[in-house]
Amino acid sequence: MNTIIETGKPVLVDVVKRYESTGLKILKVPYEEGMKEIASFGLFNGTEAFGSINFFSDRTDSFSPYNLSVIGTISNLVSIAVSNILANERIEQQLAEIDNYKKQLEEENLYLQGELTGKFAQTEIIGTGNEMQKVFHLLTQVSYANSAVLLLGETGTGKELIARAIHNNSPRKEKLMVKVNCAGLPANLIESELFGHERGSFTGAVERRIGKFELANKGTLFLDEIGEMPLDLQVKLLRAIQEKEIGRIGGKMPIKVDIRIIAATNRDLPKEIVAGNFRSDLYYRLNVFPITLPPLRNRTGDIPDLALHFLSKYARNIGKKVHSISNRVLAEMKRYSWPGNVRELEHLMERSVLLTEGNVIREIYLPNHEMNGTTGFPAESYTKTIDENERDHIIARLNKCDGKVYGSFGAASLLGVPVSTLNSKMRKLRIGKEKPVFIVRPV
Ligand SMILES: Nc1ncnc2c1ncn2[C@@H]1O[C@H](COP(=O)(O)OP(=O)(O)OP(=O)(O)O)[C@@H](O)[C@H]1O
Repeated sequence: MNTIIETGKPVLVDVVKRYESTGLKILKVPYEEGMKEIASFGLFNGTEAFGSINFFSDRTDSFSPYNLSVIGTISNLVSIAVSNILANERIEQQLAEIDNYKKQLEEENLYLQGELTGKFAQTEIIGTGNEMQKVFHLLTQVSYANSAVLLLGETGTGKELIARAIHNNSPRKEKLMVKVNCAGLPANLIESELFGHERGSFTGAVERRIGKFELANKGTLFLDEIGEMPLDLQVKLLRAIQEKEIGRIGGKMPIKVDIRIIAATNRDLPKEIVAGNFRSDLYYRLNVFPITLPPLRNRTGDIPDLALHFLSKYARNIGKKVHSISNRVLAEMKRYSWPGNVRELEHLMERSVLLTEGNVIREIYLPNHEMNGTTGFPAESYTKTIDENERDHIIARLNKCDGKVYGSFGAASLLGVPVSTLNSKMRKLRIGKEKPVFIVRPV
């Protein structure tokens, strides 16, 4: 074969002479079968040899120059045919790869569009107080590493925002951070969401689908609400993280993935482990670098900055000239317990901007806002005063009438009192009448 490759010419072998003198294994069978000569032709794709074709004869001198030239022509035709088949196979393989990349790009594109139009186009993190400064310190320490991060904290404290900041400050920032909401999907769909599926692998799998693990390859996978993940899937997740490979549902080959995991939860995972709802091995795998986000009521110093940040964001969005918040409102906000944390504050500011006329937010309605650390009333045992009840009742009626006090569809007629009485009560109870008033409920 080497001679054929080097010279590009056919080789004629005297089987008997060669086998008896060298004992070459390759000649054993032809020798025993009584073959006398072999004419060996190379198969070439251009100048690259990819095999040989051998013609056997049980007579000597059967490969005359004429026979050799005919066989040479046949070998050339075989070369061309086989080269074409190989080239077609290569093209098909490349097309399949291109198709794969195309699908992946389409998925990435869809994902990015969703992200851009979604809430996380905004990435500024507000927090000058000690509590948040500690979080920022941890964030800088861990971002550059490849370690798993576990974000802990109540709902709305900014876990997803911090996850994005870690990703954006990591060497993986040019790739995607892909989010999986472990609580937002039925158990039977999370597996396909995470690992993808092949076409026809289950009823409804009409197309092959790339899972979030593959989509996040070389980037970050953000597993939100990890505490809600079903136990059987926790096993598969742990295996995928440890072995750095996944299998699509219905797929035959494992797929290598290189991802960084950031998980988040508002649950107490050690408690969930004791209750048998969370696997301890997965917990230890994820809890490499825990960061706990403080609730807003423990960092009231950040409230003015956060409130102004959201105020200017929503004022800009809807083109209103609201630019500040009265001191009384700010003090009220600092006393409130914020069960929905920063998200609740954000929603409150969005509504306030919508409802405020003028440049300053002077009125804000917080649910049971007197119930705060300073009064010491726990939520369940707090009883409203007569004034508070009256205030809430009037506000509810005003809301129903779109803020209108007098006239046949006004709040006064609905409440069965003269307009002057309602006006004086509103003054006494500090209810603004120029707008539809509103009551914000915790999210
Ligand atoms: N420090 C902050 N600065 C600016 N915006 C913040 C901050 N913390 C939270 N937010 C905003 O509050 C909202 C809720 O934050 P995020 O979704 O990150 O909270 P979460 O802890 O992940 O909530 P959940 O546990 O309910 O998923 C988002 O719109 C986010 O941009």
